[in-house]
Amino acid sequence: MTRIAQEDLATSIAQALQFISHRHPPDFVRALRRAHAAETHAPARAAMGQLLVNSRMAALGRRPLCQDTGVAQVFLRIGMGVAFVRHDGGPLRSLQAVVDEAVRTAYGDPGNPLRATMVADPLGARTNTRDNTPSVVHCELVEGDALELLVVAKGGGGDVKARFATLNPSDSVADWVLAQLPGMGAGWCPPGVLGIGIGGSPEQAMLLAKRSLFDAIDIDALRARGVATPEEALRLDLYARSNALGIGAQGLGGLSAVLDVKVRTAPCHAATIPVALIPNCAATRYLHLTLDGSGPAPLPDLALDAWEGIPEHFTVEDAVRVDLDTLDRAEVGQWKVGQTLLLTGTLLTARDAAHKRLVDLLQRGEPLPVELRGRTLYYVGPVDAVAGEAVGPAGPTTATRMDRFVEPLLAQTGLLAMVGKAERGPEAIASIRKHGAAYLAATGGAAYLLSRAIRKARVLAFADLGMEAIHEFEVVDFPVTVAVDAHGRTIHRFAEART
Ligand SMILES: O=C(O)C[C@H](O)C(=O)O
Repeated sequence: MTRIAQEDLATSIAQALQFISHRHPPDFVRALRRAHAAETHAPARAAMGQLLVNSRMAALGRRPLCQDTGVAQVFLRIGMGVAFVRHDGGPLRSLQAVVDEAVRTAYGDPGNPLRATMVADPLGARTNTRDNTPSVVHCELVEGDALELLVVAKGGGGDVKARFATLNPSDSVADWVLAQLPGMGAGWCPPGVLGIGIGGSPEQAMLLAKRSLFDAIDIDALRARGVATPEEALRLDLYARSNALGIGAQGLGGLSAVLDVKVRTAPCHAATIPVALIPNCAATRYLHLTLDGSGPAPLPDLALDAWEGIPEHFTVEDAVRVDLDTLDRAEVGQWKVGQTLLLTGTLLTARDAAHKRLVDLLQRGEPLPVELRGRTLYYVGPVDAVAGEAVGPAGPTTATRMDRFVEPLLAQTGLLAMVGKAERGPEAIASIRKHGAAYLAATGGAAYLLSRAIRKARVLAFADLGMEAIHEFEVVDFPVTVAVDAHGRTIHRFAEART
């Protein structure tokens, strides 16, 4: 019998959440470096260059890789020989309560506060719980005397693109997966890993897909040793065919949207093949730990070998400098799709909840709390600042979710441009063309790097929305790519197919 104190479990989870907030798994960094070195398409190469510099900065600076510090998802495999105890002698708490306590500690750490993203009520008010609880806890009872822990911080952009289907036994799983990819667009922040769960019951297939994402990237080793199982054959087939679609890093085109394909299977009913697909984004964050009763699980060694040689700063050649404070429609009209801009001046921010409020005010004919005429709006929900920062990591959120608000904002406020990540849908592109506006893409997952370009920040409106409040940022040389120009030309190849 192994006695494991619930306090040690909570400490292990809190330490793991802090650690993964700023540490890519080394195998992910190595795979990204290989993809970057092989990439020939300039915009995708530049995006991966930013992701690598960001990864190094985050690891050294111990600040989050991505402003979306994720939903805490904790998988416990508890040996049947484990007995929970408490150091404080108090009554045992539920595992949900123990994990939530760990999340509260980790996300509220004053040295490296993480962003509270969870909303309490998925329908209605969607009130932010302010401490990122509740967590998502999965528990299995297994043979043995140890407790195996998998701690994950999963960003919204990947999980929101999850797909599920019940196929006929004669259908091709590979064809189904490939058919999903164009419609998933770039909101899942490629390059990343595809997790595929096949078999079991519907909910089991989703869990298989999710669990598959947290094994080290080994597609090159698999290719070198050759396939031995149908699962391995499917991995190699999907890896080659998904990258051949040309989605590329951040959906900008190119060779590498997918760094690995993981597959897990389970027996299923003779009448069907449940199949689930879940992508993991460029902010891949997870850690496997084991508790054996001797105290909190030790964290992995802190060596930075995988980051060695990655430059300290990201430099852009041939960028056009833009003064946001004097910007006008004529200047916006000259920008060309694919051009890199360095923005200096005032950016206003708004994402999902603030957009809803702004457009509700417009519909009621009421004044807005901020002047948007001549302004550029950044879709972002930043992490809180620590000493010495104007703002914490502040990368773009998925612009596609704001598509429905583009027409009213452009038509009724005089807004000039928007900054976000991923493709725009046809409706938004048509509005951008109609109003001679533009949509600029920042690199999703390069949040710490981008926040270094933000020199001042203050909340202007909707403070009750927490990270979703409207902020004013003073930026210097903030790097973006023109993704939709004033003529409605788009850089994203799958803008029409997205769902
Ligand atoms: O919530 C965010 O900041 C980003 C989100 O993860 C997204 O990918 O759209």
